[in-house]
Amino acid sequence: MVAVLADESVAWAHDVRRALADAGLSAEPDEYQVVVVEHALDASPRLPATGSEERRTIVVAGAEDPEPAGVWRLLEQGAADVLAWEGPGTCDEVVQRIRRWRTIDDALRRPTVAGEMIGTSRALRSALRELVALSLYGSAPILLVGETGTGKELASRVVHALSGAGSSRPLVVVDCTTIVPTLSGSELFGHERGAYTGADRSRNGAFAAADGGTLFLDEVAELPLPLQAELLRVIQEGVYKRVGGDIWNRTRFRLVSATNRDLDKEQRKGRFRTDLYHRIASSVVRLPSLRERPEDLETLFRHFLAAALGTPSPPPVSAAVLTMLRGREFPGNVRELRQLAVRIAGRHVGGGPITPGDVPDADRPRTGPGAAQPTRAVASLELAIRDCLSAGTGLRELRSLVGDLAVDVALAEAGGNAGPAARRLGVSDRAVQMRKRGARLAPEQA
Ligand SMILES: Nc1ncnc2c1ncn2[C@@H]1O[C@H](COP(=O)(O)OP(=O)(O)OP(=O)(O)O)[C@@H](O)[C@H]1O
Repeated sequence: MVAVLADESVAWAHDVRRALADAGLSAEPDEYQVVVVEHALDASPRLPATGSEERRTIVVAGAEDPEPAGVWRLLEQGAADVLAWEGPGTCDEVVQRIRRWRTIDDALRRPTVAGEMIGTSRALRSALRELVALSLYGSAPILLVGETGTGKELASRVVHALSGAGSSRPLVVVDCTTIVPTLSGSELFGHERGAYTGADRSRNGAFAAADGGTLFLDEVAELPLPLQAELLRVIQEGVYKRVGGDIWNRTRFRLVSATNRDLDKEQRKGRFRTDLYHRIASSVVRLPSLRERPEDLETLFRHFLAAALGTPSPPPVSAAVLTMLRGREFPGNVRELRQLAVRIAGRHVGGGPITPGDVPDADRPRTGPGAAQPTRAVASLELAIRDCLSAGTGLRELRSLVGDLAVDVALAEAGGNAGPAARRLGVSDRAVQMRKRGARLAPEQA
């Protein structure tokens, strides 16, 4: 399970080996390795190649004060930690770290994790490892960030399953976009009878329901500002009052929040409280987009196909369909891929392979001259526009920004010559020359 790599001359390397053997972590090079270095490192040490991206390495340097530049360099190369040899006590530290990694890796293989969050890419596994470590060790709030459809809600279930709470305790999901400000957060706090028109009986809210378990606040950036202050109190003091009530109630839950917005920007715009941000974001885990883990695409697609067809193993998928998937953008990430798989499964007939004919018309790639580019370009543009709109950029500003950018790009591609750039853009030479001099285009010119 653990290999110790050391030069024969390092006398104390056998202490490390013995400690690992005593702890039942035998010396087979496998998932983890310990690299023992006789000296205090130099400024640019090299981590030995492991042959496996997944293998984790601890370096033990033979001096109480390893060269700091060397330490950072090793971490940069993928070492999980660098320890200074301070005598036999260091062996315990190595053993403890490896035991913890084993616990985390065992948890990663549990059906509640591996069976739910499909994918073996490095990007996903590294996010999951972080998530599992936070779930198992500690109870602080976790903030999940990532684009829409990357599995944030799924990840909240992983946290719940692994946190002390377990399956016998409640997991309460609140979509903050559905909170009605006029009800003063009754969804969260509950209310007393008569608290507002229509409240004909008292009711518990999410804070009470999640007591002893996990509260997942989806789209937390959408929480109305007055409720953000209230939430802060609940997190800090564990007490809340029902809407229309006078009694303080106690609650304790693990808080997991999620957002696909940039909370730094939301704070700057005054739409999200900084004090609340610091409370909910003590640990942040970012779920990677599908673009960042293309190696998971096929596995996920097959998984969703099997689920949609109700078969334990999915049918083979033809090369043309796989190529189509790889060439396509998925701004909606895994959710969009799953929906596509469901549409394809719905058209599939018989038990043979999935063929291009199973792909609905609207999902087929366009093959005419230059047809693929505009679709991709428009998808990227749409993402950029979404960002601009959420940053408060209006249509007028957007039009001139896009116009200016187009002129800059056309000019660069025409080697700075206004004439050809203008012809390509379909505008007058003068408009391009003005832009060259730094003027912004009027929206109608753009
Ligand atoms: N790694 C994964 N393995 C299997 N299914 C996944 C994975 N990631 C996401 N999904 C599926 O994709 C869909 C969207 O996931 P989820 O709702 O968790 O995303 P989200 O990030 O919370 O999205 P949003 O920000 O829009 O709320 C769900 O059907 C979920 O089961």
